[in-house]
Amino acid sequence: MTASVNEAANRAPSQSQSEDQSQSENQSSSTGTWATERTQATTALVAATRSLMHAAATTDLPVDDLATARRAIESVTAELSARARDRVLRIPFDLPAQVRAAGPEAEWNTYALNPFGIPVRVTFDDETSRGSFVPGALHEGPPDSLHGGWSAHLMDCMLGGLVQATGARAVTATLELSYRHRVPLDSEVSMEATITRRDGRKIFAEGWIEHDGVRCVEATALFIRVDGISVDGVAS
Ligand SMILES: CCCCC/C=C\C/C=C\C/C=C\C/C=C\CCCC(=O)SCCNC(=O)CCNC(=O)[C@H](O)C(C)(C)COP(=O)(O)OP(=O)(O)OC[C@H]1O[C@@H](n2cnc3c(N)ncnc32)[C@H](O)[C@@H]1OP(=O)(O)O
Repeated sequence: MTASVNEAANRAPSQSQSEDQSQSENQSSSTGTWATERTQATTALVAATRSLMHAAATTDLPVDDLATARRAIESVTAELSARARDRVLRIPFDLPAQVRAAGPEAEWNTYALNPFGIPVRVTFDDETSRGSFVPGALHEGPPDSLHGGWSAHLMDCMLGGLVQATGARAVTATLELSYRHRVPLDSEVSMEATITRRDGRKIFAEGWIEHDGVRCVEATALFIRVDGISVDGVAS
């Protein structure tokens, strides 16, 4: 796979890019072709839903307009629920590894298929992962600051995604965070993760969230390999 093929197929739109969904290329993996018409369309729907979540939580329209909007949303929800799966669409287990193999320019766009997770564009370089995103109003904890739970989510994804990208089937056993400075909203933060040590089934990793050159959050984690353990719906 080339970086360009991967980038095209794995491109998840940000909130402002939700209309840009002309991609129809398929992405092959050892677990099958995953970037089907359905995953492409779901990616666009999920991006639009994220924008809706932001708009719903921040709108300052008159109260009567809110009831009208709510009815419209309820109508779409009923339409979508008419035929539903139990789970969100899953990415192939080896997608991060494919992106890593495609080189440091290739991007893994996390949470393209699940509006609840924070979407991050992740790149891999050997045993390091890098990513960035702009926390917004939906991620607020302390006033004008990122909620610490979202920081943990981001660090688990950066560190865990890196471990997964190296080909290891592993789960997080411990994740420890130091919140050194608040992470401001509406401004890009960068993240990095690196594998520091391996010891049998154990993989140790560390990472951080940085804003404007200041390391705001530091994380260390232990992952335990679970190779060979069969999990329904997950390639072993
Ligand atoms: C299940 C497979 C899933 C794989 C992932 C698949 C697909 C993912 C696809 C897409 C995902 C998209 C994005 C991915 C991004 C991020 C990834 C997020 C990762 C997570 O978000 S994942 C969820 C949270 N995570 C859990 O849900 C784990 C629950 N838990 C367990 O499943 C067990 O607890 C386990 C397996 C951890 C251990 O159980 P076990 O029985 O296999 O291990 P055992 O007892 O033999 O220990 C062996 C050695 O590890 C040491 N050890 C064990 N646990 C320790 C601990 N907590 N602290 C310190 N040391 C520990 C022992 O002390 C011993 O050390 P020693 O050998 O030196 O004595």
